[in-house]
Amino acid sequence: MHSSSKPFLKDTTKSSGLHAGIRLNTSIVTKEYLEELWPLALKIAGALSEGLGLDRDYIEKSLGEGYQIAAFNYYPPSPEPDRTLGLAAHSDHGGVIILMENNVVGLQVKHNHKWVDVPHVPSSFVVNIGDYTEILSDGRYKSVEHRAVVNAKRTRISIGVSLGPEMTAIVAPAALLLDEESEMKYKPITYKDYMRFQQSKVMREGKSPLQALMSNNTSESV
Ligand SMILES: O=C(O)CCC(=O)C(=O)O
Ligand SMILES: [Fe+2]
Repeated sequence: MHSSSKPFLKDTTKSSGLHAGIRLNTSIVTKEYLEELWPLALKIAGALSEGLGLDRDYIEKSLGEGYQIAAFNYYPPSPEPDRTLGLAAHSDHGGVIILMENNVVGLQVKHNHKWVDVPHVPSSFVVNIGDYTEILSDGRYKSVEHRAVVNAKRTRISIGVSLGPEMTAIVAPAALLLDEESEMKYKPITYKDYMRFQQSKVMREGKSPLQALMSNNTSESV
């Protein structure tokens, strides 16, 4: 168990203005939840490392102290779900994101240029790959572009917990996966700077923050 993880709560129910008067009492339950999820996320990271032909603990070691971020999403019902978006298209900046939702569907992933509903499987998590894993794997794994839609009748709640590296970690493709430095698809950046860039107020569509890091990108760079 990783006892020194540093949970950082990003409670989007507070900032989104989507609700009035709801405050989650997050402190104790969240801490326990994050502590439980850390080893699970590491197990998944281990499988991802092995899938790349790297040592099982490669991604884990790359995280340093590591960083967990929890995002609480609250989507009230909308009488016009087709004209209301819950959460705009994006990919997550972390490595492995473990998502829990109440029994209401709403997550969609981009597949072959189309939005596909992710069905709700009771008593299960959805696990998404984030940008950190895409970059570390030099593009062998792709972070998933996703968004959330709202429901006409029911409130939807989701909690996403991201496993990422410590803020000062350099996010870059694993050297062992590269033949030559010049073949790197992504420019190295600290995790903190990447997060800041991704979360900045400028409207960024889908995976455009990640694309800005790509060495062959000429339109926008970080
Ligand atoms: O509500 C969902 O299913 C998605 C949430 C999400 O993508 C996020 O918090 O980054
Ligand atoms: Fe997300």
